[in-house]
Amino acid sequence: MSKIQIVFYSMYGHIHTMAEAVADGVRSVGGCSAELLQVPELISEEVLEKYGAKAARAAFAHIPTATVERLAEADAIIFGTPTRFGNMAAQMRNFLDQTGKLWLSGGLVGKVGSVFASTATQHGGQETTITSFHSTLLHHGMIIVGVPYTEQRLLTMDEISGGSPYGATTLAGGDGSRRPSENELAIARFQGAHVAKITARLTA
Ligand SMILES: Cc1cc2nc3c(=O)[nH]c(=O)nc-3n(C[C@H](O)[C@H](O)[C@H](O)COP(=O)(O)O)c2cc1C
Repeated sequence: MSKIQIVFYSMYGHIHTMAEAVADGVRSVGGCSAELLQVPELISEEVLEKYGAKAARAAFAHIPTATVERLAEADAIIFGTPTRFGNMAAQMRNFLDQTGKLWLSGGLVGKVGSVFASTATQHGGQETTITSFHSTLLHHGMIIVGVPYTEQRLLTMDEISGGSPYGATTLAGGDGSRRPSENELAIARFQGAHVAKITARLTA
């Protein structure tokens, strides 16, 4: 059984929805398990309330907290983060910055790593968020997997859609009211299944 962790941060729920789709994709591949985990929040309850994120976060409060120790149990880790100024969110950065000991022991070397993301706007940094995230995964010796163009939904032109060869993405809209579209969720499921198939081959 290949164990795949989906480690995410989400403030308003878009990345959580994408993470569930990624997990569905993983589970569609025989012999692969998916576990959703969220990195710890750094923002106070008071500020979350002020920014209207408290209710959204309550919807996935049941998802267990990721721990650095448990990362090494996974055969593959698929990370999800909203964009912050074209980079990963600080909550994710903070979590990864606690992996020094794991890095030193080579605990993630040879494991599959993959990233999906969310932005408010179409050109707000989805690709920079994912590719800059890849640097950390490469330092850990992970094998990076994206979304190849055999996933034809990447070519969609008849609607506004996220999705890139670097990883699945969604567009939240300036006020966060847009939810992940069916095309974006399908690409997220593809990414989960693609990572699972490659991981199963590597761990056979
Ligand atoms: C401090 C901050 C910085 C942000 N920076 C960007 C950005 O550079 N580009 C962009 O399109 N959206 C940006 N956003 C919007 C978030 O990426 C958006 O709220 C997020 O993708 C929604 O995902 P979530 O519901 O999982 O939190 C920013 C939001 C915040 C709070």
